[in-house]
Amino acid sequence: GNITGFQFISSQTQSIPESESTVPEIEKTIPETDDKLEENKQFEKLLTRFSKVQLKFLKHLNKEIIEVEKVIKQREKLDPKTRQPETWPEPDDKTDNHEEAKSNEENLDLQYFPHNWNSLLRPQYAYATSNLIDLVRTDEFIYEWIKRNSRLAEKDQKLLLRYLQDYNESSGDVIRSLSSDDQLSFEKRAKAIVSNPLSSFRLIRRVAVTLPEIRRTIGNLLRNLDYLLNMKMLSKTGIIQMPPSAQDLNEFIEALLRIQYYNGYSARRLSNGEIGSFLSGVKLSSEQCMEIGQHALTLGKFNYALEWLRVAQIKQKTESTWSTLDPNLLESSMDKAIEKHNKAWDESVKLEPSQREYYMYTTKIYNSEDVDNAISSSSLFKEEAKKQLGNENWEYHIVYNFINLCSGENLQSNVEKSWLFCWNEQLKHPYFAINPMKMELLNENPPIVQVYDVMGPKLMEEVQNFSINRLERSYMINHDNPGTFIVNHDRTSSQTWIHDRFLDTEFHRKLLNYRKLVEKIMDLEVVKTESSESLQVACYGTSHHYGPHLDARLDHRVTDTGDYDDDRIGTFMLYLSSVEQGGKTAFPVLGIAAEPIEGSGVFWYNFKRNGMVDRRTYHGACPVAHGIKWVMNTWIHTHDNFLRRPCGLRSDE
Ligand SMILES: O=C(O)CCC(=O)C(=O)O
Ligand SMILES: [Fe+2]
Repeated sequence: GNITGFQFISSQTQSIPESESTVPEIEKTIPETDDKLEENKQFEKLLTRFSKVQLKFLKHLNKEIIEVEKVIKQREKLDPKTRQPETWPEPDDKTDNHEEAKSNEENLDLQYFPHNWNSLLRPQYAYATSNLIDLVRTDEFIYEWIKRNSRLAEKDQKLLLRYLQDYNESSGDVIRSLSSDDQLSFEKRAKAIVSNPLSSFRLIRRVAVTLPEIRRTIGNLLRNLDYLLNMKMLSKTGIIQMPPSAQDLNEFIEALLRIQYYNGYSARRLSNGEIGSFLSGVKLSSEQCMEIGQHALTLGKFNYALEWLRVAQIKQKTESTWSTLDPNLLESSMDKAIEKHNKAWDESVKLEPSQREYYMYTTKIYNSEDVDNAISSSSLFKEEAKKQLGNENWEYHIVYNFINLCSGENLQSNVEKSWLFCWNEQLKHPYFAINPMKMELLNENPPIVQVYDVMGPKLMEEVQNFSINRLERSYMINHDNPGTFIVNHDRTSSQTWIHDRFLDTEFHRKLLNYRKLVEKIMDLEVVKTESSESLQVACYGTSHHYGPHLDARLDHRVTDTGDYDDDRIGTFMLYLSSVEQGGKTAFPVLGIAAEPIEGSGVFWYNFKRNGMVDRRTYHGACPVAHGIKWVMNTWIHTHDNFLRRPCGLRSDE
């Protein structure tokens, strides 16, 4: 049987203790935590199907895993002051058992290695930051293994070096930009790599494309690595995780295009490592730019297809000889993109302006140089939308002003700005007399307020650690089919809920105190069970966003049956982290955006005093461009609070 890919398993792996110099029994490495019991059972069942020869081989693989992991561990243990990040320890010849592995390999009946785990679980590399962090761990393993074994490839060594070089130019570069202390911690390395959309793209691409390319030429050598990856993961957790595929890469290309679209980044700057004003050393090659352009074309995003292919052309001219780009392919891709763009342009121009295709240029393109000065159609929509600022009816202008805000504009008029101020809140509650809250008015009517230093760094970290293994893909209420939920591209974050608000653990007690503080700041009932929802924690990795929406569930709080329905009267949204670029909370009707600043919260009412939903509070989360954004929502409900917030003097207030 052929192994065409490897399968591996999600993290939470305890690494094998450094002191363990003998080969451990495979069974011993099975984790014993309760929540893994079911998976362990399955793994044990798998083991009973191996013959003695097979088990011997598996033990050999296990030994090699330990050797490679030792190298990775050594990296972490080096004295930070003397450490040279680019030159990691050279492999020790004596530990190389390749020949032995080869002979054992022949005796192994491959049928027991499940080839296709797809039906079990497909990790969401483009949507789940934790899956991407798992991939960083695997990538480090592959890197060290190739380094140890590269000379075995003889004439095909160059092929293996491609993997190493790609690693060094992307993940390696990110790691070298960290402080020497942070370089030694896997957590810090992984966080920095997955925060960066460019190193994330290259990480997924390396494992999804470069590794299989190598496998096609020198499959025999890599087969051993495939076994190792299988074993390493199988023996540690039992959660089976698929490696990234072309589909994951395409999903991540969509993610890159989303960052570009909402944040207004040009392909040229992005490919040179400029993520907004964050300057990353990670760049994209002409070949990688071409791939992005090709996929953009498949998606019908014609202007992005042309823009990326054009960048690929320009880069190709200056790229050194190791470039693997096929110039003929690039040329034909460009021709195809121009043709498709112009065809769509002809179709589009027949339509009403508001119906027109917006992923194109305002003029036709006749040769690739035209792309340099072309204007995208969406920029016209963006300008049009500004004229409709303040219009609270759901239309295209809400989405385009959302994009305007995400690209860094502030659309408030000078008069509106003149109403804004900051203050130390001392009066709302006696508690604030000794501990005033730092408040900033972001918008006057309706009031949107940002309050600073609401939670300290330690508790924020605890909330993140509590949540990270509980995250699931965010969903939304399906308005077409009440009572059901949907997952789509409008909301790509992950989330979890912290229930049990009165649970008597130190962690839950701290969060109860946090609720009490929110109660004082908002001057609303928050603590009682019916007064507010469980705390919702959401995590946005790079590219993840949440399109403009209202937090209130109902347009009218009086239902068809005449009942007065409960709803979210107010939102208190806490930022549990800061991000380097993107990730603002934008209010497209009001023309403002709040900056994610860790420890600060933003709050507002979702209803007017007359009981109607306040549609001026449309808001959304801009895609994170660089960083990992964490927020915690407290949604405060109407029932316990309607006496707290009396009607105004006018019926439309
Ligand atoms: O994360 C943000 O900036 C906004 C989140 C939000 O609007 C929500 O979760 O309802
Ligand atoms: Fe919201």
